[in-house]
Order: sequence, then structure tokens, then C-alpha cells
Amino acid sequence: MKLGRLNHVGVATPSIERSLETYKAMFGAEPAGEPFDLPAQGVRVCFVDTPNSQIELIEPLGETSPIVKFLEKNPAGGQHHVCFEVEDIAAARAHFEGKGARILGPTRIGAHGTPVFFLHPKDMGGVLTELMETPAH
Ligand SMILES: CC[C@@H](C(=O)O)C(=O)SCCNC(=O)CCNC(=O)[C@H](O)C(C)(C)COP(=O)(O)OP(=O)(O)OC[C@H]1O[C@@H](n2cnc3c(N)ncnc32)[C@H](O)[C@@H]1OP(=O)(O)O
Ligand SMILES: [Co+2]
Repeated sequence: MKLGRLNHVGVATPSIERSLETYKAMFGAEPAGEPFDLPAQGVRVCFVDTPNSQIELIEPLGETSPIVKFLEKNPAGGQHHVCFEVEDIAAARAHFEGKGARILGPTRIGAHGTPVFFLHPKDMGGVLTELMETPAH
């Protein structure tokens, strides 16, 4: 399995609007689009573009959101996950299963409209790691 492009860094926040104000004040950066809900992933999302990647701001959508506990431990928010692209998500999943890595839940459609899954941070040196299939261009 080849380590693919860093698609985004996920940043959990209690308020996407406040985080956008920070990126605007510190870097003059604007959001790549309007925030939107992803109920299947339990988050509200907004992207900020960087020249070679993206920052993915995620806010909990409901009390069962997977980022609720993280925000309880880090109330001001913080760096939550990294996401690498892979060419074939099914092959990537089989690869990591073969290594005995803990895969968190089913493969779902992510914020870019392609399938994603997550590897447990304990199997990735403490970094929650998302794999996403490269979008077709
Ligand atoms: C926008 C959609 C999509 C995209 O397309 O990009 C997304 O990115 S959605 C992002 C949100 N979704 C997810 O995070 C799904 C996968 N996550 C999970 O299944 C869970 O959040 C988790 C990682 C298993 C954590 O479980 P949780 O119940 O929330 O917390 P625990 O306290 O039980 O955590 C266990 C253990 O792991 C450590 N931990 C938790 N979160 C992180 C993290 N983000 N980075 C590093 N380490 C993390 C936590 O500290 C615990 O450690 P110990 O205390 O040492 O046991
Ligand atoms: Co993500």
C-alpha cells in the first residue's frame, strides 16, 4: 500500500464559525465553501484550502457524533485526524485488515463524495488516520 497524498487535516471545533474567524484573522484565509451537514458521519463540515491540501473543520452534529468525546477532552477544539488518499478503498481496507489494524466502522461516503474509513489511533502511533478514495477528476 503506497502512502498517498495528504488530502486534509481534520480539526475538531465547537464552532466552525469561530474557527473560520481565526483562519481569517491569522492568515486572511476564506472558507472553500459554505459549511454543510454530513449526518452519516455525525459532523458539520467546512474546508479551508491550502496550496497543497485542506483543513477540514468539523463540528459535532448531535450528541452521538464521533467527535463529542474528543471535544469533552479538548473543549477549545484541536487537531483531530489526518487523511491520506488511496486509489482503491476496498483494496486499502483489505490491506489494513490483513495487517490486523483496527478499522473503525464501515466504509462510508465522506465529505468529498468518495468512500472513506478510519484506522484506530492506537495502530497509527496515536494519530487517528482516515483513508479516502481519490476523487475522479
Ligand atoms: C467529514 C466527514 C469525514 C471526512 O470525509 O473527512 C470525517 O473526517 S468525519 C471525522 C469524525 N469521524 C471519526 O472520527 C470516525 C472515527 N472515530 C472513532 O471511531 C472514534 O472517535 C475513536 C477514534 C475510536 C475514539 O473513540 P471515542 O469513543 O470518541 O473516544 P475514546 O476516549 O474511547 O478514545 C479511545 C482512545 O483513543 C484516543 N483518541 C480518541 N480520539 C483521538 C484522536 N482524534 N486522535 C488521537 N487519539 C484519539 C483517546 O484519547 C483514547 O485513548 P486512551 O485514553 O489512551 O485510551
Ligand atoms: Co476527514
